[in-house]
Amino acid sequence: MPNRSDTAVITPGLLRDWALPVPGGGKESRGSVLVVGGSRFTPGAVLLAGVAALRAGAGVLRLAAAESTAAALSIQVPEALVVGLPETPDGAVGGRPGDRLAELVAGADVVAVGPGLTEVEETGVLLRLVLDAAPTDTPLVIDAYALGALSHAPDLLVGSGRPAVLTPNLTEARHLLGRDPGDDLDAEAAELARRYDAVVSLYGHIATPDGRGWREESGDAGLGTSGSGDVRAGLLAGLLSRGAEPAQAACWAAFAHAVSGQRLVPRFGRIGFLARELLDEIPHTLATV
Ligand SMILES: NC(=O)C1=CN([C@@H]2O[C@H](COP(=O)(O)OP(=O)(O)OC[C@H]3O[C@@H](n4cnc5c(N)ncnc54)[C@H](O)[C@@H]3O)[C@@H](O)[C@H]2O)[C@@H](O)CC1
Ligand SMILES: Nc1ncnc2c1ncn2[C@@H]1O[C@H](COP(=O)(O)OP(=O)(O)O)[C@@H](O)[C@H]1O
Repeated sequence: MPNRSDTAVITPGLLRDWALPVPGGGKESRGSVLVVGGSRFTPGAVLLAGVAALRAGAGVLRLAAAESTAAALSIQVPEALVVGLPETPDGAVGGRPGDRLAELVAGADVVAVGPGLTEVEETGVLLRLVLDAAPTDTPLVIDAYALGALSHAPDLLVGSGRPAVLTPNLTEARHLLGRDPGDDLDAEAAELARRYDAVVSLYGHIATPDGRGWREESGDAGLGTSGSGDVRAGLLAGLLSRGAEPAQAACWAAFAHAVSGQRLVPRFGRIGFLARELLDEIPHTLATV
């Protein structure tokens, strides 16, 4: 199992040697990202993830969120096509959203599922729909409640060969591990990657199922702010959409998330900047690697 001594620190030099595909052509060449999430009370998570995907360079954005929020979301994010999903009486996204979502999933180049979802059973049904509808080579980002749902069905990705990245926070890692994470997050990320057969990005610690590992060391406390994880999941989806492979996208996203936070420190101090303020920093952060 990799530990601190054999994971590589993510530096600009490491990323320059692992350059993202060079953009060329129209928006289709940088792919379409679909974000599936957003309960009646958390549409902002989908907004943050979706805009982060565009800021990371994705060509086309589609959002699927609770239907009562779709009109407002479409005005807040005029760059996106927004599709409403059925809701439970409590405002959670219902797990049986029908053929329209399946069509969107089938047509997406990358699907990010989870930001803003709020009910683990319904999310489990939704996650299975995404896995059934997405071609097996469509990269997935699995975040937030979709990770809770995955913890109830841990074999969903195993052996599928599907490119997938899991982006747990520490609470989600606890559900996935079935215990509290220990102090060695390199080792915990590696265990999750092996167990779930997917690339894992855990608090800046990245691991692959075949035992490779990296860590991002420039992130600071200001990144621990509501919606920050949604930004990071969307950033990752945008990089996958540009053609990065999963471990590469996870390393670039961890670095870009952390450095975007650093760039806000002169204006706001170490803490107190907002997740949405990270969004505008992303393109410049990526461009200056
Ligand atoms: N702007 C917004 O609308 C924001 C929305 N957010 C979203 O709000 C939702 C709730 O986030 P919280 O941090 O309050 O979530 P909770 O504190 O309720 O749960 C944290 C995580 O634990 C897991 N979990 C919860 N119950 C579980 C169960 N019974 N079995 C297995 N796993 C379980 C889920 O994966 C969940 O993401 C998330 O989808 C998140 O994306 C937050 O990211 C903050 C910003
Ligand atoms: N104190 C910190 N130091 C370094 N990075 C942090 C810190 N707090 C949060 N982050 C980074 O921000 C990400 C999102 O923060 P977190 O609040 O855990 O996520 P979420 O929005 O998913 O609940 C983390 O995965 C981690 O990469």
